Formats: sequence, C-alpha cells, structure tokens
Amino acid sequence: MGKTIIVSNRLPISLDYKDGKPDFKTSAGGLATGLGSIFKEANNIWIGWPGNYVEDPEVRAEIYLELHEHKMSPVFLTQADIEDFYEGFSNETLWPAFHYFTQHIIYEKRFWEAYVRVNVKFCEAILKKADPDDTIWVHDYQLLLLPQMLREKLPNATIAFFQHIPFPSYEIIRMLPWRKAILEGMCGADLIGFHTYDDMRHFLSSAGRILGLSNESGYMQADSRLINVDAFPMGIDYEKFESAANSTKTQNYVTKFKKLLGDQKLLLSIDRLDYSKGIPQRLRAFDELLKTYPHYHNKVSLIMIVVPSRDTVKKYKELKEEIDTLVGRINSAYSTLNWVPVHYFYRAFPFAELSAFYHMSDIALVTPLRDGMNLVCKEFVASKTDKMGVLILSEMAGASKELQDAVLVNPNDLDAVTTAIYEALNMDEEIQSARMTAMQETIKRYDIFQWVKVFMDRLKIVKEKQAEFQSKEMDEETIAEMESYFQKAKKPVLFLDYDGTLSEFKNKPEDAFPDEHLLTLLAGLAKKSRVVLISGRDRKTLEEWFEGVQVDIIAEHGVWVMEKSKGKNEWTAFTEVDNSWKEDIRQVMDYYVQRTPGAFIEEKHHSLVWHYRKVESGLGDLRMRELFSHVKYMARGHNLQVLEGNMVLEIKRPDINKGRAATSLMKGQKYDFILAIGDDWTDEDTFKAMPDNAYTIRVGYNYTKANYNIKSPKNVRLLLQKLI
Ligand SMILES: O=P(O)(O)OC[C@H]1O[C@H](O[C@H]2O[C@H](CO)[C@@H](O)[C@H](O)[C@H]2O)[C@H](O)[C@@H](O)[C@@H]1O
Ligand SMILES: O=c1ccn([C@@H]2O[C@H](COP(=O)(O)OP(=O)(O)O)[C@@H](O)[C@H]2O)c(=O)[nH]1
Ligand SMILES: [Mg+2]
Repeated sequence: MGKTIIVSNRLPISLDYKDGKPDFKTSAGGLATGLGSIFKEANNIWIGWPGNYVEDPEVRAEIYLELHEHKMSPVFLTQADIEDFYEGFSNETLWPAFHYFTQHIIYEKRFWEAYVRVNVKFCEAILKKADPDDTIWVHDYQLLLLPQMLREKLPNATIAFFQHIPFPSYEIIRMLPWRKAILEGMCGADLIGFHTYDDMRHFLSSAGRILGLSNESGYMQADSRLINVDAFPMGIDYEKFESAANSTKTQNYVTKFKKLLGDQKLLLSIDRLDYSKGIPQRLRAFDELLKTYPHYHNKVSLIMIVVPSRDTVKKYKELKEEIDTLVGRINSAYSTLNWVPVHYFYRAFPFAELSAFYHMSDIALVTPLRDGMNLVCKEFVASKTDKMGVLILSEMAGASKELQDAVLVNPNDLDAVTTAIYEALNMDEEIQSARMTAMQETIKRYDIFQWVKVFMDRLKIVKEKQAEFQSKEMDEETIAEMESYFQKAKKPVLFLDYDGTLSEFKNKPEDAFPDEHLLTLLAGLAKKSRVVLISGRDRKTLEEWFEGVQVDIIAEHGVWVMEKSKGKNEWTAFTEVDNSWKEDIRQVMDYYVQRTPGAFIEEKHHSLVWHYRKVESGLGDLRMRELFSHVKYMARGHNLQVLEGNMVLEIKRPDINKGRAATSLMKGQKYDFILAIGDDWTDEDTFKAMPDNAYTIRVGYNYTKANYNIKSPKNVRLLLQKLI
C-alpha cells in the first residue's frame, strides 16, 4: 500500500508575517479536520499553495521546512500565477461559470494558459513526492486538469477528484472554449465526486455529449479504464460544534453578547464575501421585513459576518461596496439610540465566538444564490443543542438536498424570503424542536469523518473493479498461448460477431460494410478453420457482403443459417417463426418515429428494432424509455422480449438467440479449438453457450460472461491476423 497525497489549491493554513518572519496557523476548517485523520497518518502528505506571494528564496526555504514538520508541502505561486490562475481563470472564469453567473465569466486566453501552467506546476510538485502506487486525492475547481496530468505520468496510481463547488448544466459547460480539455482533465481520476446528485448528473451529461462517454449507473468507460462518478455530500465535524456549544468558553461569550445586545430576536448571516452567497438580496429581504412589520423595530437584529475573500477580484470589490451601502442605508433608516438593525462585521471570527453566535441566534439566514454545499447551515444546526431555532435555507445550496426540514426558500424571491423570516420568528417551539432534531440526526450521521470514509471505501471498490477487468484483458501472453493451441488444433471453429467486433460501429448501419482487408483476413482464416459469422443483421446484407468468402453465416441472431462449409449456399431457418405480432408493435414504434426526428425502424425477420443513434443526444434516450414502457405490456401479451441495445430498442422472440444457433452448429462435432468474439448483450448468449474450454472474448470493457476483454475491433483484427 502506498501513501496518500491530498492536493488542494490552498493548504489548510493561513500564512502571516511576524517581525518579517513567516508565521502560519493551521486551519481548523471542515476539510482540514476531516482529512486530518488521513494526512497526518503514516507518511501521508498535503500539497498546496500557502496562500500568499513569497518572493524571497530564503523565506520560501523556511516555509518549506516549517510545513514539512506539519506534513505539508508548498507549491509557490508567482504574482502572475496569482493574477491569472487564481484570480483569473479560477475565480473570474470557472467560479462564475460553475455558479451560473454567466454574465461575470471572463474569457481570456492568458488566464487559460496560466491555468494549464499552474496545473503542471502542481503536477510536478506531486511527482517529486509520489510513488507509482500512491493514492492521490485532488480537490476542487482550481485543479481540474491535474488528474489527467498525473495519470499520464503515473498510469497505475489511484487518483481521486472531489469538486466542492457546483457542476453546472451542459448548457453552461459548452460555453467554455476549453470545455473538452477540462472534462478530459477530470477523467484522469478513478473516482470523481460531487456534493449532490444534480452536480453528478450534469457532469455525466457533459462527459457524454462532449467526450462521447456513456455511463451506466455512474460508471464510465474511458479507454480501458473504468471511472466512477458519484455524489458524496460533505459533512462537518458535528461533535466539535456540539460540544463547543455547551462549553464554558462559548457560554461566557453568549452571556456577554446577550447582555450587549439586550432582549432581541437574532438573525444570523455568515459567509465569505462572494456574489454567489446572495448577501445584498438577503439585506433587501431584511429591509422589507422592517418596512412591512414595524412592530419588529427594536426587537429583531441581524448579525452579519462577511469574511474577506478574493477582494482583489473586481466583482468582489464591487460587491463589498454594495453591501456597505445597503447596510448603511438600513441602519441609517431604522437605528435608534439603543437598537442597531444590522450588526455588520467584515472580518473572520475565532472559533469560540463563532460558536457563540451560532448557539445564541434564533434564526440562521442562509440564502446563497448558488452554493456547492454550504457548511455554515450545518454548523448552525449542530450548535443548537437546545433544539430551539430555525434554519432558513436556500434551495440553491447543495445542503438543501439533505436538509428538507429547513424552511426552504428561493433566494431570488424577495417576498418569499421576507415571509420565511416572518414565519420563522413566529414558529411554534414544538415544531422548531422537531425540525431541528430531524436535521441534527442527518448531519450527525453523515459527518465529515463518515464522508471521508465513504469516499475512500468507494475508491477502493473502483480500483477492485478495475483490477477485475485488467485481469481479463487479452495480454500478449494469452494471445501467444491461444495462437499455439490454434496452430496445433485439428478441428477449430471461430464464432465471430460482426458489428462492433470485426467492424467499428458507424452512424449509418450500411456504412459498416467489410473492407478488402477484412475479407482477405476472413478468407485466410477460413482456410485453417471453420469460421462462423454470427450476427444480428438481416440475411440479405450478410449474403451480399460475404459473397465469395467461404464462411458460414448465422443471421438475425439465429433465425437463419447458411452453411457454406457444407456446400450449402442458401438460407435455412432454424425454427418456424410466427410473426403475427409485428403489426401491433410496429404501429407503436412508428408513432415514436413520427415524434422523434432521426429515429427509424429496422425490420428483421424475427424482430423489430427502433434505432435512435441519429436522434438529438438525450432526447433519443428519453423517447426510448417512453417506448420501452409503452410496449412492455404488449410484448408480454405476445410473449416477446424487449431488449435495450447500443442506441436501439429491439423486440424479438425470446427463443431465438445467438447462443442457441451456435450450439446447434456445434452439435455432433468434436472441435478441439473454439473461439467466440462479440461486443454486446446479444453475444453474451453465445458466450454462455460455449463449453468451458472455449476462448470467449468481449470487445470493450463491459461486464461479461466471456473469459476475456479486448479493447476494440482494431485489436480483434490484429489478434485474428496472428492466427494466420
Ligand atoms: O481559497 P479561497 O479562494 O479563499 O476560497 C475559499 C474556498 O471556497 C470554496 O468553498 C467551497 O467548499 C465548501 C466545502 O466543500 C462548500 O461548502 C462551499 O459551498 C464551496 O463554495 C472553494 O470550493 C474552495 O476551494 C476555496 O478554498
Ligand atoms: O469568521 C468565520 C466565519 C466562517 N468561518 C467558516 O467558513 C466556512 C464557510 O464554509 P461554507 O461551506 O459555508 O462556504 P465557502 O466559504 O466554502 O463557500 C465554515 O466552515 C465556517 O465555519 C470561519 O472559519 N470563520
Ligand atoms: Mg456486435
């Protein structure tokens, strides 16, 4: 087992200078606490930027040594890196894009170049520390290219990625000129985690549309590597907030603060300075409350903590001014000598004071316009040890997916937020307690330690699944062994599927005709072995395509057979087929063709196939599902099978399949070498029908009954070439 390397843009520290000497404090932030259990163990390590520009090489060396003591390793950024990578591409391109502030996105080539450059810088720093079998866990949007950069250098490393901010809809991703490189960068990871199911499905849809990667329940196949994408909603150190709330230190602050504030209902607002947090909107709602319900004057105050953040970025500077103005306007309009409506702080608070604010506030107003998760709301709930209090939470925060017992609001609906505050101020104590209890149970169970554990466990499972596939890969050794058995064999037989096996999948089925090379290859094989093409295609096409080649053909999944090896050049049917069902089903399928541009029906002797490979991506899937549920019961009535294939829905008789056909061709024969190759679910029937000593190979890396996997039709041809 190798070590674990945690990587994030910012190290979990804050760097300061005391008498010109670097002085840093380790952060007690959520992520740092959760990962503390990992990065402080054994020879694990955390790599990242210390958060300041450090010019002097001597100071850099000092910082390096200091951090080393704490199992951290710095990546130093130049001024240009900070401006173009951190402030620029990270916070003026990706941040607004991923939070749906498209009007704020800056498209700047220089920023992108810096982003690539700094991701390389991180990669190099990691490579200095990493061994090939290490686990590297990369965090967040500043480092989206890093997983793939690492993968190229350390192909067998375990690489995981977690994104802390939202992943937006494909409609946003497609706006970015660098969308493809970004997605490819992320796909270097074995496991890609997001806070919510929505983030995850947005990512999968972008990966599907931009990279052409399809997925099954969050598993994607990129080249020969299996990647898992899933939702892991991040939690907090619940215990820490709960016990702090009851501590003497917090209680002393509570007493002190309450005395200063007098008998007030307290609303609490805590965020970093960020336009995604909806701070001005929140102030307007509070203003509205005071305007609409004057009886709350002197009785309700808002404690607003804004933690300085990214204030060198233009939009953040403007936001600060907007907040200053709004607070000034509200306070100047309503303040009395003994009451200030908004207590506004533009700074960070030490933990014990924060804990006191959480514990003593009646209402937390957490109304971001967009937020990946939002930990503040969870910390508030954990601190309410008396179970009194109300959480008003934006539907746009990742946390809202878990906290259904909060008062959920649309932060853009000013009246709704104002009403929510009014309701919260008047909420029955029993209801408060019931809702708070329910939320506490959830947050307590899925705390930060559980989050880390679940993520790491999943990473292990993904690696195990990958190993399963790898052990089935047709390697050089197996190919050589197979070749030697084939050469020695007196009576060999090969069952070869056509589409996706001998020929690449094409947009138009008719374009996948055999080229000269393939025809020569098959003719060569036929001289040494019985060769059976076993395909789902109609018999007419197959007959034309392979005219003159001495191969046997099974067509339409086993309805027809042409045994040229026995000198029979015409088709015989395996079974009598009753096709009276087709009319009913065709009518329904046709209805879905009318409604879906690009869809078409293929009629085979024993089946009807609805194709959607040319339909708008996404819509095809949707219609196929509709069609599926539409014909499900009809199919049962006719005793038919409905099968989902690659861009097709096929309805067929269940008693006809490739496996049965293959078995019947082998009947009474004593083959001493059997090879079956295929690429989809219809070929699984063939694999199942093969005797134990057969070589069975599935093209692509899907789950299979076959003994081996092989990458692509190209590799199949190379393999067959070796046999002759
Ligand atoms: O490093 P900064 O530019 O100073 O910004 C601070 C961090 O902000 C973001 O936090 C996010 O992560 C939280 C935990 O997962 C989540 O609750 C929140 O919704 C996010 O906004 C950012 O993701 C970090 O990378 C920054 O370091
Ligand atoms: O004075 C303060 C105010 C807030 N926080 C912390 O800042 C974090 C904010 O995280 P959140 O996920 O809510 O938003 P982000 O800033 O990551 O977007 C929370 O853990 C707070 O406890 C802090 O350390 N000091
Ligand atoms: Mg096929």
